[in-house]
Parts: sequence; structure tokens; C-alpha cells
Amino acid sequence: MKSEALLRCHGVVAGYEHPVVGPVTFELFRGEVLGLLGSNGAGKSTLIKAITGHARIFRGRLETAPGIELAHHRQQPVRPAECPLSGHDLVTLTGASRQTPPPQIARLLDGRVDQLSGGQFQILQIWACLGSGAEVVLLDEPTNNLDPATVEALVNLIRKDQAGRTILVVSHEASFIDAICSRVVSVSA
Ligand SMILES: Nc1ncnc2c1ncn2[C@@H]1O[C@H](COP(=O)(O)OP(=O)(O)OP(=O)(O)O)[C@@H](O)[C@H]1O
Repeated sequence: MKSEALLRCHGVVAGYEHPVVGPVTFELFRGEVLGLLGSNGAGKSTLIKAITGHARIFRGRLETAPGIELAHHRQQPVRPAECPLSGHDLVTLTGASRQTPPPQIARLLDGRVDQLSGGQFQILQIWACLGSGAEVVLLDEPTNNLDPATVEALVNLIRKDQAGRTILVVSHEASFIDAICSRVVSVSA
């Protein structure tokens, strides 16, 4: 039996003032990890932004299952400058504090978010999304700034601890996509 589609994208053409991507068609089923592949500038991030309402849909239809919550990890997440927000505060805000984080993330929680390295901030942001209660997690280039050991920890997190999560992921790292995705969809302008 086919599982429930949480997201349906039918011939979607999306962009800003003008269209930059599409038409794109796919369904994201509950419990699967689906990869979006495409060259630089193909419009992968724009498609993710169209899903979250931050880019315009010119044609086609985008449907999310009623009542579902989305968590979005941006390609370049904005970090609050000189703000005494701790890692604990951040994961509490997204609801991720209700789950036990893996050790690579647990050790980052006591520090201030504005004092983390680029890679430390990246993995903490990913955990803030993955550990939240959102039914669908959108990850845009999650391996940016991550060293190989942290990428491996992220693969394990998605395949083991967070198995069964519904994830739409954009990444240029073919080995990462191969390791976590059950299907991929190509995106082009
Ligand atoms: N806010 C914006 N306003 C107008 N055009 C934009 C905006 N953001 C991106 N674009 C344009 O939309 C096109 C697609 O960009 P997008 O970031 O979606 O591609 P991408 O596939 O995610 O690229 P990459 O793999 O390089 O991250 C590019 O030509 C880009 O210049």
C-alpha cells in the first residue's frame, strides 16, 4: 500500500519577479527522504521557498496535507548577531528540546549561538529542524560547512535516530544524497 502524500507539487513554476524554475512535479510521501538534484542556479532553493511561501508560484499547484507543520533549514541560515541566545534556547524555540540530541549536538547547547563556528551553527540549526515535531523537514544544502565526521553523524542521525521522518533535501554532495535518499527528483529552469 502506498503511503500518504504530505506534499504534492504538480507542474509548479516558481520564482520571484519572473519564473526561475519548473515545471516540477513530484509527491513527497510520509516517511521518505526525497532528494532534489540540479545544477547551480537550477532553482532548487526557490522551489523549497515556494513550498514555505517565500517565493511566488506562477503556474501549477502545490498542496500540503491539511494541518501539517514544516521545518525549513535554509541554505544560509541567519544567525542573530551578538545576541545572548544559547543553543538550549534555540532548540526550545523550535520544540527540539523534547528529544535527546546526539552527542555532537548536545555539547553545543550550553554555548551562545552567536559564538559557534560556522559548522557548529549549521549542525545545531539542522537539529533544531530535525528534532522539532514538524511532519515535514526541508533541508537546503545541510552539509555546507560540515567536516566529514559531522556529515557521517548527520547521515546516521537521519537513517537511524530519525528514521521515518519525512524529509525533502537539496544537496550537491552525491554521496550524501545516496546515503540518505530513497528517491531523487531533477529540477531545472
Ligand atoms: N530573491 C531572489 N530574487 C530574484 N532572483 C533570485 C532570488 N533568489 C534567487 N534568484 C535567482 O533564481 C535562480 C535560481 O536560484 P536558486 O537559489 O533557487 O538555485 P539553486 O538551484 O538552489 O542554486 P545553487 O545550487 O547554486 O544553490 C538563480 O538564477 C538566482 O539568481
